[in-house]
Amino acid sequence: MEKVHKDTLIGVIDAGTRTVKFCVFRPGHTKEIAEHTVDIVTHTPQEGWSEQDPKEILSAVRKCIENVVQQLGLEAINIITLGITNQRETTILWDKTTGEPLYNAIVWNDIRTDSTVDIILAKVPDNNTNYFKNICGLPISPYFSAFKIKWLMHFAPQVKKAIKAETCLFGTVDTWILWNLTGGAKGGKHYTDVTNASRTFLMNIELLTWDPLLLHTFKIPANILPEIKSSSEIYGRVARGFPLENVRISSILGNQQASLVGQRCLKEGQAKNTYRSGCFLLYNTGISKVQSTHGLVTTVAYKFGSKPAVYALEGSVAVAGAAMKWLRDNMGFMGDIQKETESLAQEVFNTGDVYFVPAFKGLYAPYWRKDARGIICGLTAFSTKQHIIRAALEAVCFQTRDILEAMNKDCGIPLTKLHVDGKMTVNSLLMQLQADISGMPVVRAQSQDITALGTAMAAGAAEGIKAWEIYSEERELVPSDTFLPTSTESGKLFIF
Ligand SMILES: Nc1ncnc2c1ncn2[C@@H]1O[C@H](COP(=O)(O)OP(=O)(O)O)[C@@H](O)[C@H]1O
Ligand SMILES: O=P(O)(O)OC[C@H](O)CO
Repeated sequence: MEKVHKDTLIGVIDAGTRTVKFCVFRPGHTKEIAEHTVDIVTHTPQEGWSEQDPKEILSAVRKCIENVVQQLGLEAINIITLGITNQRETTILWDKTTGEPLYNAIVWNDIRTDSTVDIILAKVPDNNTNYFKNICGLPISPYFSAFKIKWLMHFAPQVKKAIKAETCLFGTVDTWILWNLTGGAKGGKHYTDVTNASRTFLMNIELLTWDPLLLHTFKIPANILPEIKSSSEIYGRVARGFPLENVRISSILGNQQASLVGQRCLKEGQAKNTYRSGCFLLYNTGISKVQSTHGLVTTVAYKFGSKPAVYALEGSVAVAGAAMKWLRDNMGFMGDIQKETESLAQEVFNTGDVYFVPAFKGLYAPYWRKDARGIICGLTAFSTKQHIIRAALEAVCFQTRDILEAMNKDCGIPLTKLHVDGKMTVNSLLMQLQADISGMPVVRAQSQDITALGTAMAAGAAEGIKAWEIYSEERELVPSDTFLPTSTESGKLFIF
């Protein structure tokens, strides 16, 4: 029996790479009833660097909540619980006595830690990128938080000082928000959840605890690390001074895991792909961990309270929608990505054999080449910006296909359809190209906010709200439309 009132509402803080958003769901419904979004500035002080101001993230959270509370008026009182979902791996260090960040947040796709990666690689036999994979599920790559912490410990004197004084705390964006929302320097909860912890390179993927060997390898002191909790439990309450004071916080999920939950891919063998700045394909492997031998990452998909952790294989692509942004901002090929990308790409029948590899910051899965860089090839005197835009869309699909092939090899049971979500999926041409290039039906979620929905479901579960049947293995219907593979003019139909 549900122990909650029928008017109960659940709020979700979605702190993504580009935006922070707060939205509110009615249990059992897939569409949010109110939302507000604020853009976050990303600074690039040097080529390849990518930083954000942790305080700007916090003030965006505050602004978004205030705005939504205002929109809801008296109804806001029905928000009984909050969930947090976030860009993963992004690293923040702060001083626990002052609450001040010790450096800007180093964003997940920052590649300044190249040399840190080389230092770690030099310590392992044969410079084996996969040396620690059995422990943490991840290959050695600048992507993951431990390399960013190590860089900060080496290059930021204020970090060194705070570590020596034992006042330094580390957190991914979820932890930074939770600590501040629950009181900050005055008793804030220093927790993270298993999904975020599984992206740091410091968590033992089997035991779900910080791993002593990894901590030793990076020389990271354990006292800066948050306590690892499940993804769905009551962590604390919003402290005085924040809107929604006293409301409980009951779920934390990395944003890619949150969309797996929101898509109801809760059964072994189900997978989803989220297309945003990057592109992240997660395949639910149930309570067993599959160690990829084909370049994928083993990650925690979710852990609801005391139930066993569920694992996923993940294929991460660093640049998907970000390539459109590059074509707009650096090439001037369009003014408005949402309005123009699809129509410009539709103006040509194919790419005219132009290929675009947008490896601006190296390549993630399945190649893990930090030294790779972007290339556009096949240009002729007839090539136009339309061909290049179309090639950029195809590049997203080819990268996804590489990951699907790796997943099929690792799991042995080929996927028969791909559930997709994320802002880029409004582009129907992209969806059709994906179906053609991967040779399987692409099922597009109609809700814009699957990530927030998954987080609301996990928060609801912690509160005993069963409206979404999160524990059911049956995949309830997420409203969707389907793109079937067709033989395209350029003959690009691939079947595994
Ligand atoms: N219609 C479209 N066609 C292709 N790409 C799009 C379209 N609309 C948005 N995008 C791309 O999708 C991405 C949207 O990212 P967003 O959801 O804001 O998340 P993130 O936090 O990952 O940046 C942007 O990189 C943008 O370039
Ligand atoms: O906010 P997004 O969509 O760019 O998500 C980023 C991922 O969590 C990085 O691993």
